[in-house]
Amino acid sequence: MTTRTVNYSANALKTAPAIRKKLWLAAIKPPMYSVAIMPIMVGTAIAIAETRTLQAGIFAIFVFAAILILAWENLANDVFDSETGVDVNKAHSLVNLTANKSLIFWLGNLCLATGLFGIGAIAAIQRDLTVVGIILVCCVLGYIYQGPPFRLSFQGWGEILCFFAFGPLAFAAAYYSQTQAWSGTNLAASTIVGVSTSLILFCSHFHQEADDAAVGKRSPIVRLGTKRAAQLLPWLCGSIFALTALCVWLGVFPVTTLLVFASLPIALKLCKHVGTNHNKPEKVSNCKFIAVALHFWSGIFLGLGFVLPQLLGFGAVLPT
Ligand SMILES: C/C(=C\COP(=O)(O)OP(=O)(O)O)CCC[C@H](C)CCC[C@H](C)CCCC(C)C
Ligand SMILES: O=C(O)C1=CC(=O)c2ccccc2C1=O
Repeated sequence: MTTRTVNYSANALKTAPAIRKKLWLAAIKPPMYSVAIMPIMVGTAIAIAETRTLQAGIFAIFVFAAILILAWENLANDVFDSETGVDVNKAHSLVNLTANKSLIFWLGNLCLATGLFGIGAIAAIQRDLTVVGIILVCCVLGYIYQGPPFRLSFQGWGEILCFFAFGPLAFAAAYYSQTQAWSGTNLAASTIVGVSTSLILFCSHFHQEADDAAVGKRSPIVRLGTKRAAQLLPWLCGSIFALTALCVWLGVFPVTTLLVFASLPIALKLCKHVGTNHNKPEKVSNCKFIAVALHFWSGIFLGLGFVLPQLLGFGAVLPT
């Protein structure tokens, strides 16, 4: 690893404990872990709706493993970003907070190894390596997003990689871990959660436009400019609701999945906030958390929409 000299340690040690606590929380990003859990939850909900069985042990191992794999992704992100200069103004980078890149690097690797061990356990229980293969592809996407020599985030590919990792791939793995089969309904649902996850990454780049541009990171916000990116946002948010309505209309989803529309006010809040503040970094910086809320609630309502007919004792669980 090459080291670019970014030394926050002296300042960080002097920082007041309350501020340090806030920085640590921002560095660990607890709300972000819902992005790892959601594909497993919704993919499993669809498997329950279609097969009327739940393999609770496999579900629990998968959730635990997904959290650890996302922890690796985030720890590795702080390590790799410390080498490019893109995190030079990021006080809540774990590398900047600890001033110990090697510790964060190995902690990340430990999370990855433990997470993959969990996925391996699922494969051993099922005597089938399919889930391991799919999750390894997710990890490769996670690596090429940020690691050398690829660093595809610098070319603005992050949102596309994110869509496939947290959408079709993670959903396929979650559904397959429950059923050892594939499902078109699951694939359709994966596109909705894939879009809402990529939306988080898209929103996280608004306030970083200047820093990113300065080090040559051409995120979609740098490429489009904040104004055009803000104008694109309603279309991206709208696709979550349009895809859900289309799948219900086509008979791929049960009508109860229209519950997703209960998250429409969060989408409107996000578009309004970004529309007004897209070029004010200090104001727009919280839009990522509105996007996390949209992802969380639209995902919960989507998953609930699949199992609700069964919970309410309706006849057919999915349209025939
Ligand atoms: C680390 C990620 C974003 C941070 O991006 P950025 O460097 O711009 O942000 P900071 O300024 O905060 O440093 C997320 C990247 C996601 C990646 C494209 C795909 C990750 C795949 C996961 C490893 C897959 C996990 C699947 C799980 C459900 C089993
Ligand atoms: O730190 C971040 O900004 C993100 C971390 C992360 O793990 C993630 C995962 C999926 C979509 C977006 C993001 C982030 O934005």
